[in-house]
Amino acid sequence: MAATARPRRSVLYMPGSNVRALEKARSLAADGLILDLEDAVAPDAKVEARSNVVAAAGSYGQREVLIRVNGLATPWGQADVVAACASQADGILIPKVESADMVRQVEAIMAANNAPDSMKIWCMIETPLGVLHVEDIAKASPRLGGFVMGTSDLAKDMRCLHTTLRLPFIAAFNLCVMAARAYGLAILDGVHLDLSDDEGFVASCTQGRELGFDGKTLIHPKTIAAANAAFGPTEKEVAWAQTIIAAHAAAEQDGKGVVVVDGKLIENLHVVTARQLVAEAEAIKVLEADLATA
Ligand SMILES: CC(C)(COP(=O)(O)OP(=O)(O)OC[C@H]1O[C@@H](n2cnc3c(N)ncnc32)[C@H](O)[C@@H]1OP(=O)(O)O)[C@@H](O)C(=O)NCCC(=O)NCCSC(=O)C[C@H](O)C(=O)O
Ligand SMILES: [Mg+2]
Repeated sequence: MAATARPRRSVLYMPGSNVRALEKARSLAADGLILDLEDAVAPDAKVEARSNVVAAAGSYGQREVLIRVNGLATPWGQADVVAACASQADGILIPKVESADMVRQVEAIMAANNAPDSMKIWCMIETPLGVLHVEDIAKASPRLGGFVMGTSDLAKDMRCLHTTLRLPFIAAFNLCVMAARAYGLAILDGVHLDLSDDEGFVASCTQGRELGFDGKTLIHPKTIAAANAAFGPTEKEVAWAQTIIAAHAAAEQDGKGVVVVDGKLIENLHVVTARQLVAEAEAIKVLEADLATA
């Protein structure tokens, strides 16, 4: 599956200490999973959680699996990265990244521990310094795979409020999406903490898609379907994409670079977006078929 078309509509966190959640995730329709060793795991459970996630990481079929390690400055971070290198995870997610150097330290540990070339580094952007340095972070390593917004930590450090429209985060969201797109990285929106607020959850997904995120990070399985619906292309969007791809190809055959379809001007740039959308829809079908056979 091409990295660019990899579905990331819904990416579910689960504590590495929760064996039932790690098992349950095998049957859940999330596009990706974050097996957490950091904030969701109590200090006394960190070592056991590490062996749980390393054992589980290869058991989720084609879904993308990230292991969120503890920071390197903690007593567990270094050993988490070393253990993750030997797992079948697709990537290592570093919390609270604030500089390119923090990425390079993890990159060096991965190289020293023979992590496969395909194993990516993902960064949580969740502090003011992380946001301010996001472009440096984006180009820190060829192993970079993407960013995850950590809006809970960011709100704490910014001393801002979690509001319905999320206006306090908009500048950070825009900067991080720009950096991700400029350097060909994926980017996921932060979590919605109020599990009783279905309407607010859907609104934040709609906003996240409008802002350019690939998908949303989640804390509970009951939110997976709504995230998949909000971030996935609709049948109508796929049909429109196929129509304009065909119409533009026909126009090119006639030596034209533009065409009008249903009153709308279609140029090559629209075809590029349409092709991405069709590729994503196809990748979703492949992933859903894989889940159905799990
Ligand atoms: C929030 C929870 C603690 C709730 O757990 P629970 O009380 O067990 O929920 P339910 O009884 O409603 O669960 C129903 C079934 O679903 C399974 N389940 C629940 N949550 C998950 C999950 N995350 N992954 C997989 N499976 C899950 C239960 O086992 C039940 O199944 P069954 O046994 O068949 O009945 C819990 O949802 C939870 O722990 N969520 C994840 C919390 C977490 O990981 N937090 C850290 C990441 S968020 C973060 O750090 C943000 C970021 O860093 C920032 O700064 O913004
Ligand atoms: Mg956090």
